[in-house]
Amino acid sequence: MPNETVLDVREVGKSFPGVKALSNVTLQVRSGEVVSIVGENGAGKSTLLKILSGDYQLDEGTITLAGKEASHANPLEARDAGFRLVRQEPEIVPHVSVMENVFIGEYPTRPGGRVDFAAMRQTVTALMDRYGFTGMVGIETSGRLLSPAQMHIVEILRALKDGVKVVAFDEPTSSLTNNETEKLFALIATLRAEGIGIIYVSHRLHEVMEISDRVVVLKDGQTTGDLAIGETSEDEIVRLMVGRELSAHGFNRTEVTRDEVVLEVENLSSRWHQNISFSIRAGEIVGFAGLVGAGRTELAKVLFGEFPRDGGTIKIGGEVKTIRSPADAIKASIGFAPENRKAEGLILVRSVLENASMAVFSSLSRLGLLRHKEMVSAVTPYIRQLEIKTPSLDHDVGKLSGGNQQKVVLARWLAAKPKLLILDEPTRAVDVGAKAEIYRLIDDLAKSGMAIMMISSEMPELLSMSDRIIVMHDGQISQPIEKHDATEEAIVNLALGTRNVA
Ligand SMILES: Nc1ncnc2c1ncn2[C@@H]1O[C@H](COP(=O)(O)OP(=O)(O)OP(=O)(O)O)[C@@H](O)[C@H]1O
Repeated sequence: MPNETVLDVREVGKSFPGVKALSNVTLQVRSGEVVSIVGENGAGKSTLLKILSGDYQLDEGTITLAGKEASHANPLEARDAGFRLVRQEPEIVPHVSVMENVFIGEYPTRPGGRVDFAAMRQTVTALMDRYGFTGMVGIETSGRLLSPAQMHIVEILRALKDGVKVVAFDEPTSSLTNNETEKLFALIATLRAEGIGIIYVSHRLHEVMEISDRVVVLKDGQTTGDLAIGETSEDEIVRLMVGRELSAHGFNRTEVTRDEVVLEVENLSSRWHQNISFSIRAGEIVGFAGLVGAGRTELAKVLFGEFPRDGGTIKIGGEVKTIRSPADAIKASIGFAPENRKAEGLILVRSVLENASMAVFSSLSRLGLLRHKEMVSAVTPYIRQLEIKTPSLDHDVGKLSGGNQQKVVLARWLAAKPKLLILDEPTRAVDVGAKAEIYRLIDDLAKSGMAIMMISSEMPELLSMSDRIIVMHDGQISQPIEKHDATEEAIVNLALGTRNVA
């Protein structure tokens, strides 16, 4: 049972130039309590976490941690006081081992100053044992060999290493499989039992309902709800987040039948794939299911010319295309919205307008020659429809919230209207309101004749949006499953390899 308040946030305010990111935010976390923070893209969740972690300074209000004033001046102070943030994209040093990564910047030393590797090994082994990570990652494994889930484990071990009082998880499950998510929930249960206060930030409301004691809703930088989980519902949370009724589940696509094949892949092979053949017709959405690491993102990147192809052909509209680079792919009328949009899709120091127009006008160097007006009219409808929160079109993309950055990359490809659009996790990190809007936009694009390849790890999204589903396992693909034959069970079995893929 939760007991004393371990974190007390009172009337916190924070402004950036032209943006009031937080205003009057108040919330408490008791020891042994899981408090989720939810809110639309740009609501202020990350800003709050960054104030708690000492990355940002607050402008107004107070924070008390374990009874002590804690408006942390820097990340080290926050750490010493017992606040830990498990980041979504952990920084991992590639050329050192897991145990060194856990201790990075604070290696234990022996008298005389030499690094005490034995102490490090002992601590990390004990932590893995205590929190159920034994066997999931080798402590001597080099940082560069870690999967996203293993990087996440390193980040968690860093947080739990010593003296933790409150730990905050920022969208922890977005790159985890179902099985890994269950393990994370078991870990959170252990931390709860140890009396640690837990903050959980997620757009996945079913997870929030499953693991929280309380949920705090932020809207436009203000707290609009603080509810005990047993006394609320997903619908109520959504209403407080977006300020209107919204059906959070499912999307009914309009059926379209077309014959014209847009994409034809024949016997494609690469470092990650063997002999892959499939096609996508105009107006069709083909969902790609599979576990993290099955080779789906790599397939998208091979098709888009980012990763090399060893053999096979790619045809668009019946013509064989030579695709050796993204520029070739764009010329062949292929668009690609990557999963990791922040790192791969955007030029952070350029404006929202430039980033969103980039594919319409095919090269950034030509943008200077274009009239501002043309760019604005090409992208504005999508910026509106996706409800991208930005003070202006000329605002640097790097200053938007994570979810809004993701939407800018989507807007770019929606505006460019390629013949084939490849979407990798199109609704990752996007809030529930925008999610429904993105489904509607994808449906509209398909209706207009675009062929869509949609990689997704969200089963409801795959099942409701796809006309056919292809499951990848270990670099190979299954026969496409028609919409009316697709079941969650069949997909999971193929993805796990418990049924034969080929
Ligand atoms: N470094 C910054 N400079 C300027 N404005 C910023 C900065 N960081 C955040 N903001 C602004 O503060 C507001 C809140 O952003 P924040 O990143 O906290 O939202 P969020 O709730 O985490 O959103 P998401 O779900 O999209 O991650 C947004 O309007 C954003 O544009």
